Amino acid sequence: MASYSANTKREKKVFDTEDDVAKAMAEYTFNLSKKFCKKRGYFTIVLSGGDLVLWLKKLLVPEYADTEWSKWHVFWVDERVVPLDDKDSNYKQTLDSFLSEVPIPTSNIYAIDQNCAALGDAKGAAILYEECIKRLVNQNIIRTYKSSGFPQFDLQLLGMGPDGHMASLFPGHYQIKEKASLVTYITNSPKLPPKRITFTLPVINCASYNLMAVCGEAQADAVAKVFNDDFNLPSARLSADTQAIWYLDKAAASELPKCL
Ligand SMILES: O=C1O[C@H](COP(=O)(O)O)[C@@H](O)[C@H](O)[C@H]1O
Repeated sequence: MASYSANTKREKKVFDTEDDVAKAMAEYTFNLSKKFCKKRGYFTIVLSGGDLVLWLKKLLVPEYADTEWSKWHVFWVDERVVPLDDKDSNYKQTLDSFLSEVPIPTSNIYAIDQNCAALGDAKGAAILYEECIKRLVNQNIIRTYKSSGFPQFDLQLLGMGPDGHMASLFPGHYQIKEKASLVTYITNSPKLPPKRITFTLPVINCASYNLMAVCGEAQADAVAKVFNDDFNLPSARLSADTQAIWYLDKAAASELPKCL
């Protein structure tokens, strides 16, 4: 595959509370769902694990009742390689809190391969997830970024850990440098569980819209480093084709210099 060059300016909005961030994230998602469903008949949305799983519940309010759920195709930017019914599975957590409440066809929800998950086979899970993405590109469900051949998702909802990791791209680990594959894996993640698969940085940055939602004081130092362009933090490398926007609550933004 050819290389990529998606690059937009990092934007941010600061909200008073975590609840406000979650509501704004839901509104952003709803508006993009409307736009892409109208334009292409599909909405390809990539989710993360972590706190975001609960914030998705804000999409379940009557205001968003006309969301065209049947047109959604749901992916994960990263996944823990544990059985799909394990409490640590991003898929299970999202299913329990949000996906089970909305009429998205089961066949449009792309969990990792269940055998690899059960066996803890991170490499196999990454290979099969990449094959799944390529198949959907061939079916024109996932678009491609310009002529690069890289998949281009409509929207990715991302989170950042206090160490500055996003997806399962951790500071000081080689996966952040992977440029050829779409999906890679890690077996010694500093955050448990240790086995995970993750989209690579080129795939993450080819998305049309990337929304990074971060709340809480624990992330304030990493947020300040990101906005100071400390590229040792994987999250500082986030961009997008159209918009890469950070939604922060006041606590997460508390160490940002006033001028930023
Ligand atoms: O382990 C993970 O952590 C990150 C960040 O989670 P958060 O709870 O600090 O928001 C998450 O984005 C990723 O998908 C998940 O696997």
